[in-house]
Amino acid sequence: MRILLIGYGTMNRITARLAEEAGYEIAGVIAGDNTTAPYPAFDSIDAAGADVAIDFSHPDLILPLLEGGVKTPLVIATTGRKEELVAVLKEKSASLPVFFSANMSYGVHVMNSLLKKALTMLEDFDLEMVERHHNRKVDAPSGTLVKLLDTALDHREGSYPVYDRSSMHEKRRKEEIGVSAIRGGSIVGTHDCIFAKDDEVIEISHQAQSKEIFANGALKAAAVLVNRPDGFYDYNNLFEER
Ligand SMILES: NC(=O)C1=CN([C@@H]2O[C@H](COP(=O)(O)OP(=O)(O)OC[C@H]3O[C@@H](n4cnc5c(N)ncnc54)[C@H](OP(=O)(O)O)[C@@H]3O)[C@@H](O)[C@H]2O)C=CC1
Ligand SMILES: O=C(O)C1=N[C@H](C(=O)O)C[C@H](O)C1
Repeated sequence: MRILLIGYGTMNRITARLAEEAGYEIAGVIAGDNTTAPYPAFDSIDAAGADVAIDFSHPDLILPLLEGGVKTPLVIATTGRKEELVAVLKEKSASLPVFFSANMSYGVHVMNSLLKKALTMLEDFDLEMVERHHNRKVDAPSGTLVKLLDTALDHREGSYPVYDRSSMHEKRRKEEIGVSAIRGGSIVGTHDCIFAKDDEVIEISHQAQSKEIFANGALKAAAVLVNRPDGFYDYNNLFEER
């Protein structure tokens, strides 16, 4: 499998290393002008002639690249501006296979399934969501938390997110879903869904303990995606036979 890397920051450096260890070839990169990537540089996705492109970058890099026609299958991991990005990806998926996940760890997909179940069983519990990441992360809340929040909002009619209580002078309302983002040091990524009512608390938590899980998840998704028909994929349907 020949892979084009979109973005060559922390994540795609790890993807490149793991890809080469697995016997894949890096066809090239699309990154900033000053990139030090030891691979050929391209400025359009199809120019690399790769079997698949893996994107860990920034909306300002990936969105313009998607403006033209694209034929190369895409694995997209970039977070931030989710609605805009997913709308473009869905449009592109009419003529190529596209996999998008705000968290490439399969464990987070399982967490989201557990959250759906908990939401049906814990209707009278208050729900708060907390994510923690390293101090180099540019988007907040994380793409994963946005995904978990969307799940909760779908299940709790009339609920709404509260991102900042600093100007509030009243007690918490039942419909609130509190969202908190913590940034510090080298925390890889932790997501907690906290269900609380009088005298008891249930938490669903996921802790990423290395960045390799995301890169490996993207590589596994890419290896499956290249044999899939055109369409929009996530962890709900990537492994299903059609
Ligand atoms: N779905 C998942 O499982 C995961 C997703 N991510 C997401 O992947 C993305 C990248 O993460 P990470 O590698 O840690 O980030 P880095 O900041 O280390 O790398 C980002 C890359 O995008 C480029 N870039 C950033 N801003 C711009 C811009 N405005 N215009 C053009 N290029 C830009 C950077 O270029 P330069 O270095 O020249 O600035 C770099 O190549 C983030 O959105 C992150 O949230 C991360 C981990 C897991
Ligand atoms: O930027 C990161 O590091 C991560 N970003 C993704 C997100 O925004 O959810 C996934 C993971 O948590 C790491």
